[in-house]
Amino acid sequence: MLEARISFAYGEREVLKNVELKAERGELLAVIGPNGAGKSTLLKCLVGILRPRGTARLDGVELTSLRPAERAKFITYVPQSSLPQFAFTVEEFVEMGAYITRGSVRKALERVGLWERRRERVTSLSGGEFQLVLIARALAQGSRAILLDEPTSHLDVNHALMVMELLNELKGEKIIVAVLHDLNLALSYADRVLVLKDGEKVWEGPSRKLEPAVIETTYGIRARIIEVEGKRLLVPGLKG
Ligand SMILES: Nc1ncnc2c1ncn2[C@@H]1O[C@H](COP(=O)(O)OP(=O)(O)OP(=O)(O)O)[C@@H](O)[C@H]1O
Repeated sequence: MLEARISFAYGEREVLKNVELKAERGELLAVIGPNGAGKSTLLKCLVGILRPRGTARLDGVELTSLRPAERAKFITYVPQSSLPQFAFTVEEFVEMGAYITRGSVRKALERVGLWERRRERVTSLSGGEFQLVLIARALAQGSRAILLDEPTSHLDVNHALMVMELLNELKGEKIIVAVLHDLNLALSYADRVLVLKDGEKVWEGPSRKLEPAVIETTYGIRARIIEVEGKRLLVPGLKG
């Protein structure tokens, strides 16, 4: 289990205020909230890119006290996808993660369906394919938890669903936390949702219990949730 209660300030500016997070294996936790709510900062604190105040424990081990190399065995971060800068091959790129063995690279690339394309340059991949390579690199590391920052933001609906299905499979083995902007993906795939606004947790619970009122106050919109074929879907509308 990943359990955290953290605060963080950029200089004088407090951007996470005693935010509590719990994520268990077998559950996909989505972190949602408006731009600037602190979602990326929260992931960066958990993974040790930023140094928060408070505690963050994974299976009882205090992450904030581990050195970065040690922490990488526990938790991996998949950043918001930006296009690759250097023309490594797919295989080389995945190998660049920490604690990687050749066997784990192959397994991870097979899992995302890119092993056959391992000799291609990452610079020649589409945004969606590169996102899958980033996920493969995290998988190859073999850590207990993977935190993903907007893993579907550049993807078409087909690739977005592929990534969400992959996360859905992985959640049985690893703790998976994903920042999602697409609220319908969060409603369909997340087991639990953590809603952040202005650096504070405003709601947390099972996604099936997320009410439109929470979305309305968090995002300042009108929201309805309808059910289609057993799935809850958000229908947003502007106020006024
Ligand atoms: N390096 C930085 N220095 C100073 N302030 C920062 C820095 N990075 C982020 N912030 C501020 O911290 C707040 C939270 O930013 P963060 O990126 O965590 O939000 P977010 O919820 O991930 O937003 P988005 O949905 O737009 O990606 C914002 O107000 C942002 O301006």
